[in-house]
Amino acid sequence: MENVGEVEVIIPGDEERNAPQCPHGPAVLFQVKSGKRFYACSACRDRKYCSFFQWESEKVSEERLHAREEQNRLKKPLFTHTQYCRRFREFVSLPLDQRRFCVDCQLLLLPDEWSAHASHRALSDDITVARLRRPSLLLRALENKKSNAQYLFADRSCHFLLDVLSGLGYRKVLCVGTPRLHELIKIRSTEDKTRAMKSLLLDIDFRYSQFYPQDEFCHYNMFNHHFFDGKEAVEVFMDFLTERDGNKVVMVTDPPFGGLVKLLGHTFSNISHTWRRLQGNDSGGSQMPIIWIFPYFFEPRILDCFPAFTMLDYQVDYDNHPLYKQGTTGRKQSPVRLFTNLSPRDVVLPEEEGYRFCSVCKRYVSAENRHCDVCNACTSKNGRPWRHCAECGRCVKPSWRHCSPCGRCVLPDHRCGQTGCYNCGDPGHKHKACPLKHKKTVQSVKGESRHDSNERTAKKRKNKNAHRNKKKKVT
Ligand SMILES: C[S@@+](CC[C@H](N)C(=O)[O-])C[C@H]1O[C@@H](n2cnc3c(N)ncnc32)[C@H](O)[C@@H]1O
Ligand SMILES: [Zn+2]
Ligand SMILES: [Zn+2]
Ligand SMILES: [Zn+2]
Ligand SMILES: [Zn+2]
Ligand SMILES: [Zn+2]
Ligand SMILES: [Zn+2]
Repeated sequence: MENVGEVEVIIPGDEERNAPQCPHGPAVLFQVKSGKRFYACSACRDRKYCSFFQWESEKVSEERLHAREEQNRLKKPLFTHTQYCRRFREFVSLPLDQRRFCVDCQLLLLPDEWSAHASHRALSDDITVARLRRPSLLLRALENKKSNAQYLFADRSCHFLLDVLSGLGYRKVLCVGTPRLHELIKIRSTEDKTRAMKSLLLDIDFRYSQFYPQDEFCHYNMFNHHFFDGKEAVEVFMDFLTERDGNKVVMVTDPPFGGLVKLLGHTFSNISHTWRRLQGNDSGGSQMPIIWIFPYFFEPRILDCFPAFTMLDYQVDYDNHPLYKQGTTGRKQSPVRLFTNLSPRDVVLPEEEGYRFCSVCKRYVSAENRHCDVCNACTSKNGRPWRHCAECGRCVKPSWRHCSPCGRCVLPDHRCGQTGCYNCGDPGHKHKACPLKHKKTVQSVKGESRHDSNERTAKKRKNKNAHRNKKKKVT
């Protein structure tokens, strides 16, 4: 398992859904280069957080199955969602001076539980109803980098998203991994009842069950489309997706950036299919409106899953991200963008932040994203002005220079001629001789850094585009 190198995800057909279960629901089938297959956790890429592993062909003893079931049981939340709701009602009926939140256990405490948490850090001042409406401020943001870093939207980005969606007439938002957006929708809807929107949050962070009733939150895993509370939760989800009285639904998702795109794509198409089925004849074969928030260098992978999506230039800001937050020294540019099947011209980006409309591309673009007449597009991906390279036949980052020996634009200080194959990274051959060249891209699971492999895939696609452009010019 440790030295598996590149590994491919196998998406099961509906008929073969008998994967073993880890605490995060059905495990995912992966395939090693040699063809051998194994099951591993869908949600945690780090074995430290979920060590589930089983070869596909492995016979698991009764004893191990029991131990596994016991493990799964132990990992369950302390209370059921129904119990959490009852506790919440009791909590808000308490006078202010009896409201306590255990910081260590991340739990709203009832008075008869105080003694059991006596040695824990507690928060006891002013847990008002207003504060309870903002659980994302009360809860500690999860920090597990590989699978569950909880980067919360800055107000600027959150309000922007909501203004766009409400302006486009959406009345229901399916929030997949966007607790702060969910929270803001609810707050806004109590403040302005005329433009009220509904929201359903699907998130793996069950701490939110303490604050929201069953029709507003489902404990959910977006990597295997698993509802932890079974049939009841699925019904809530289906009911939410059903549009009645012209109340249109849109989905907004901001998955952890380390997640496997292929699995996410599979889940989101699944949700979209369910939506279409539920609208019956009314959907007219249309797609469920989706906004998928993810870094720009994942564009090729997202377009592989959803070719009709467009990446918009809007830079999403986070409150608690060390790199992407707007700071006093000026904002480091966030690499996070919106990928969507909404019509790009309808998503008006704020002029006061410098975005402008490109009438050729028919979308709003960053201030410095110039329209390239040769590519016939606003080509910058990172918000900085890109430069057209005639030899490559495409626009490139401004810091890159064309290198003749390498036959492409590269960073000036690259190890010329020694970089090997930029398709697979092997120093022993050039990309033209790459044995993996025609193989479908795999997103590695272990071994190399995710970012490196993303960059490489992005390069591959850019190269493909360059070829296409060259061909165009010839004909
Ligand atoms: C990058 S954060 C996005 C938060 C969002 N920016 C906000 O402010 O509302 C990722 C979110 O996805 C959730 N998440 C992580 N892994 C998940 C999984 N496997 N299934 C469902 N949700 C998950 C996290 O709990 C977190 O809320
Ligand atoms: Zn797991
Ligand atoms: Zn405690
Ligand atoms: Zn343009
Ligand atoms: Zn160009
Ligand atoms: Zn070049
Ligand atoms: Zn070179």
